[in-house]
Amino acid sequence: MTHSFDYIVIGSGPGGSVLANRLSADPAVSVALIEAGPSDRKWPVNIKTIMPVGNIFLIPHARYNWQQQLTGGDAIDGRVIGFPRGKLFGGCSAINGGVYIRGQEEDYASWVQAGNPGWGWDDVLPVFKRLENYHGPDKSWHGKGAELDVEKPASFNPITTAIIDAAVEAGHYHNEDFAAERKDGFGRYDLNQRRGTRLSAARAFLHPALGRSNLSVFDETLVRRIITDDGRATGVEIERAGKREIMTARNEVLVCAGATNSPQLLMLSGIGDRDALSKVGVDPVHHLPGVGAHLQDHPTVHISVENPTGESYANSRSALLRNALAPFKYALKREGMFASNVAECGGFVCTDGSGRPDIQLTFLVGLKGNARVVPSNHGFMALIQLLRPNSEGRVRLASNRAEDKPIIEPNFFDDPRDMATLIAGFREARRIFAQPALAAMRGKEIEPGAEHVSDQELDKALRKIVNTAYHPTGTCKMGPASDPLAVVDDRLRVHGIDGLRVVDASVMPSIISGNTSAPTMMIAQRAADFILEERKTHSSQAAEPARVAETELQS
Ligand SMILES: Cc1cc2nc3c(=O)[nH]c(=O)nc-3n(C[C@H](O)[C@H](O)[C@H](O)COP(=O)(O)OP(=O)(O)OC[C@H]3O[C@@H](n4cnc5c(N)ncnc54)[C@H](O)[C@@H]3O)c2cc1C
Repeated sequence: MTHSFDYIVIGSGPGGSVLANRLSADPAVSVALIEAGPSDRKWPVNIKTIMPVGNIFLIPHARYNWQQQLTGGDAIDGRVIGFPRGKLFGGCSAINGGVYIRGQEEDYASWVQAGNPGWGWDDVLPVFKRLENYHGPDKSWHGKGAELDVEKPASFNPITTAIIDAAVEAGHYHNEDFAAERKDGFGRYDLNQRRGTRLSAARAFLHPALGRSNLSVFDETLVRRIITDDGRATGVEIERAGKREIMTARNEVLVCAGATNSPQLLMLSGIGDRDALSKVGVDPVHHLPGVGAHLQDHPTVHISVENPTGESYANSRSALLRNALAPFKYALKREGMFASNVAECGGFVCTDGSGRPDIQLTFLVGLKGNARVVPSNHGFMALIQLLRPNSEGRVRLASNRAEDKPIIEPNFFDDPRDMATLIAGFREARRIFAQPALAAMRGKEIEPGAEHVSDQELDKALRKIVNTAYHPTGTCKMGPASDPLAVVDDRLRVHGIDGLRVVDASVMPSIISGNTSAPTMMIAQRAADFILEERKTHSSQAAEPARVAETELQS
């Protein structure tokens, strides 16, 4: 086995898959991609990752899920919240909802304002398009022909149609394309799918590159730490089948381990807050207090109602025949329950009068409970997601051992403005559910319960059910060296360490107003552009003195 590569990419999620594809497109560049989890091409993972609904069969298993936890403290009644993180080819994109959202222009403007030139909307829009194969009408803001298919599923649950009608009855705009200029309103989500099959980042970007001889992929291989020498990342220590080995990087180590594992890995390697590292027995290599700080997610509460007419997805007696036919419907036509991501529609609302949406409502055509079992009762729900929280959390090391899970404190509701916005969003969801279009399908409110009406009652009730939207970001945030919490610069290079970049959701300077997978792929495409550009500059600079020497010899 070769142990030396030009680039070592850690993690095969949206960040790592795009990066590995783009870097290895040049046959002269050797790339190693290291993934702690298994390949998604092996039975039975290949089947589970094909179906949009397949994540419910993967999330319960520690083999495919890091099974991390959020520990919330008093603000959320001391609860421990399960925090699934994909551990297989595709990372979280192999277990996620597949919803394709890019965020708002203002999100990227705020990245620039935070000291990151080159990340404004006009810079990132062409990059989103370069990754996309949009299955809809030609539009100047969509791309066609690239690897990432973006399409609407072939069929929808009737509740989805009724919810959109109800939102329109409540006065909202019917929006069928959230990538268009108008971001508010409600409609069916575009998904990362290809003719009804789930398109994780691995299926879109990694699989097509697997045959390249300059790309070496190591699955079921844990990176334990990044090795640095005199301020430069030189390689990684890996563990594979119980054996520890060293792999060296001639050019760069690229950390794409996700917003909880990337800071964990940097800290295990001595890069982080000096005092905090010393406390857990890690020798500090480089003091960078922002590592693990500035954690942002979209705190999410919900409203669920009964569905007495039984259209929702459930394992009930009345749905017996429909459920029995579901596998055949999926196999033959890519339709029905197995073709559903359950989160079929949603939208964005503004609660503060500014016109800029600050809440996302995602509707589920089933009751979300334990991921291991399909619910037996009929019902549907709205997830109310706060798009730009003011509270910030943190990822910390529990110990100096790579196998120990990091401590993740989301700090939800640390800032009281967050609860106020969520309550406003919650009331809007309740108002939509009360519209005539849903009258026949809607039963009693299950959670939090119709008796919770006042601000005070809702505040108390929502703390008991607040959850994650699974969108952690910001823990290795991008920013200038003058920002004490910045971890990477605007080309994603770790401040103070050469040959090391972070390329995943953790670099977002502030969380974007929507789902985070597509923006992470955009970030990785940009990182690949930076790396290849710098490579070109370096090789032409290296060639320059040689030419001078040749000229001198001839004369
Ligand atoms: C249940 C769920 C639903 C979601 N729904 C949506 C949605 O509908 N739409 C959307 O846009 N986003 C959604 N997201 C969020 C989205 O999937 C993530 O934002 C995105 O996957 C982040 O990509 P990443 O590359 O930063 O990290 P990840 O996807 O987390 O990938 C990191 C990879 O690195 C590997 N890794 C970590 N540590 C190591 C190590 N030490 N050694 C080797 N390998 C390592 C991991 O196993 C993993 O494969 C969802 C997420 C979850 C969990």
